[in-house]
Amino acid sequence: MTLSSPFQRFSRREWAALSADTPLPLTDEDIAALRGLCDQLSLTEVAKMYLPLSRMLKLRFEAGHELVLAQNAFLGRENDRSPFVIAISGSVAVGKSTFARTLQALLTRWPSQPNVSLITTDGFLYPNAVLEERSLMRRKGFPESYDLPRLLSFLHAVKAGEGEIAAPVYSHLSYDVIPDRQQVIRQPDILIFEGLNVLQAPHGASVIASDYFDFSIFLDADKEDLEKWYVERFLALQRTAFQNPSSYFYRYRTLEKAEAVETAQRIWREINLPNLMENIQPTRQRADLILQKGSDHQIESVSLRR
Ligand SMILES: Nc1ncnc2c1ncn2[C@@H]1O[C@H](COP(=O)(O)OP(=O)(O)O)[C@@H](O)[C@H]1O
Ligand SMILES: CC(C)(COP(=O)(O)O)[C@@H](O)C(=O)NCCC(=O)O
Repeated sequence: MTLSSPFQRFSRREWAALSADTPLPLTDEDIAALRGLCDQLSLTEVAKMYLPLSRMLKLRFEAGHELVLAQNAFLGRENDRSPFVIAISGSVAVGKSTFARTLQALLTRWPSQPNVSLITTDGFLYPNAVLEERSLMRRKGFPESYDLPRLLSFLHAVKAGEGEIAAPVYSHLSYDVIPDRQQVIRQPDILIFEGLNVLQAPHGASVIASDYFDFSIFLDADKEDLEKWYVERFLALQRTAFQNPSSYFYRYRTLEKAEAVETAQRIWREINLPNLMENIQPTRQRADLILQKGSDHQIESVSLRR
């Protein structure tokens, strides 16, 4: 028996048509501020592909709010505040950070001007000292490299509507969790929770991260493109961040281009690609929305859970 897909698929053109006449709330300066390294995220792409998503999320956010109000009225309960949680997943270098920052900027510009916080799961990696002790330094990003109980208790506190919640912070410069640094969120209307592991469900777990999500998005792209973007980002970082003596990769700053490409490809093939194949790609079907990117980073198709 063949099962029919739980997703409905939209071509780029079909999805773009959903932006209708919504005015673009971002200026060129806003977009420029959002760009990551060597990023060509254009206003056209935002208007065509990100705006319909923002509109749809607004519908879901508002309908979810109405539902909670109706249920509370039925139960005779106070209106508790609980953020609407949007999860973003996908491979290393697929563009999660860029996407999450753009989405945050768009949602913040809804007429109701919601308070939108963004948390990345790399803060929940174990510090390098712990990873070294457990021989996990070459398994960074794999499930066992994250403090999952801490991540789940963060999400639990968010959904329980706690007033102030602290999340640990990771530095790509030091390649480590920053000791004594925290990002505090204070009852946002919306939380964007971004990381390669957010849709993972460890075998036998009684609670998983997605129990706390209102909507989840998986960014997808071909493996060849991902490797290319990873290497390009590595080369861009070599010219910038790696030049900083406090960079973990300072020793790579003087590599010739060919050596730098080889180094990046080795890290990709030994760590990030196996993690993608074993632990990230299998979670794709759990998302509510899958965005398929082409080699130019443009969203080529959109699959929405029915
Ligand atoms: N929409 C986009 N258009 C062009 N380049 C992009 C886009 N999204 C990401 N990139 C680039 O691809 C690389 C990976 O993106 P990043 O957001 O850092 O990925 P991740 O957070 O998934 O590791 C970066 O060099 C970034 O500038
Ligand atoms: C910290 C990460 C696991 C997180 O990846 P992200 O979700 O930020 O793309 C990743 O950036 C990483 O460090 N991977 C290990 C191999 C490497 O240095 O690329």
